[in-house]
Amino acid sequence: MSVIYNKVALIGLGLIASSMFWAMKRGGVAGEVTGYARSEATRDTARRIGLCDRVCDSAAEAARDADLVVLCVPVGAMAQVAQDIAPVLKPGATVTDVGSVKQSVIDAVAPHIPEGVHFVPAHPMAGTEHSGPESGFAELFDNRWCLIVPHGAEAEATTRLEQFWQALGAQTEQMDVGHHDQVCAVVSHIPHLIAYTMVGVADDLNRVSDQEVIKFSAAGFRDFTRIAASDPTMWRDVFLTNKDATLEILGRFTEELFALQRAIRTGDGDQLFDYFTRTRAVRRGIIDAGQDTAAPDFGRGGPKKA
Ligand SMILES: NC(=O)c1ccc[n+]([C@@H]2O[C@H](COP(=O)([O-])OP(=O)(O)OC[C@H]3O[C@@H](n4cnc5c(N)ncnc54)[C@H](O)[C@@H]3O)[C@@H](O)[C@H]2O)c1
Ligand SMILES: O=C(O)C(=O)C[C@]1(C(=O)O)C=C[C@@H](O)C=C1
Repeated sequence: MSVIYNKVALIGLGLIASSMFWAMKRGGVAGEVTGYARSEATRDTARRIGLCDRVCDSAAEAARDADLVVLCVPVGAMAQVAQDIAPVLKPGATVTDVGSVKQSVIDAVAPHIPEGVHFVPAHPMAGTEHSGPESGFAELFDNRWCLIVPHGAEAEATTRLEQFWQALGAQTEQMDVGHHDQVCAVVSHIPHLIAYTMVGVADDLNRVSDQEVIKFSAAGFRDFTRIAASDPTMWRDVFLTNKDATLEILGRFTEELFALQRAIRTGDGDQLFDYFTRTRAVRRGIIDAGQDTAAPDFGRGGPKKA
């Protein structure tokens, strides 16, 4: 595989940035990779495990001379890091991000991008419940989608970023920003909220802590607990910044829930059966279309790095 960007800077060194680094090394798609994390402890860890060719003590130092700068911080921190790197961005460089919400990132970052620098927002639809510099692995993006939201960026810069993500193992698709935020509310944000809520309810019932629920649960509830272990800062920011879309989908969800609640109360077995038959067909359709590309459960930290 050939080098797509000579110098790549990763700002924020958590799950996504570290997975990108190992995937870049696996594919030989970048020359030098620099990195910056806000906390000294994270920078020390990164140096110890060889995460990035050079770990810098400021975002600006990492971004200086970079051909591609990737903002890998929680959505609520995007504006600050964009402001920090803006003065050193070189003409012709591309700035991108991996944030889970796109409209608010565009609003936060675009005003800081200087003339002559491209800004191409992106969002890899891949992750785990783990976070931090030691949680990444090269295979995270394999056969997963990376959504690209060009938002007026030049076609050449957008195409190059798509090639970059494809070299990391992902499939890419361009999407309009509003559509992105709504789709992600449906397939990612509200499912996380439901998992957080279900685990919270179980905890309220005071059974999780004495292991009863865990002990007797099969895969269903365990999957909820995995998702509900995801990073609180990241998910707080997702809901604060994708407020309209998540509230809209949550409204539809509660309507359906009330309908099912009523069917249970009134003993309407046909309604329950028909509903479950319809949802089963959705899952079977995904499998039949060969679209069940979710990463296998690699366990803590993913598979061993190369
Ligand atoms: N985890 C997922 O499943 C997933 C998937 C796709 C996209 N994303 C998005 O990717 C981004 C990063 O997520 P992650 O899972 O890698 O998170 P993470 O918690 O593993 O890492 C975040 C990094 O950002 C740093 N950081 C936090 N605030 C900062 C600030 N103000 N200035 C500088 N650095 C700061 C943290 O120290 C850490 O190094 C988020 O925007 C998230 O929405 C996450
Ligand atoms: O697989 C997981 O653990 C994830 O939560 C990944 C997941 C998702 O909901 O699919 C989470 C947030 C993202 O922005 C993209 C992907």
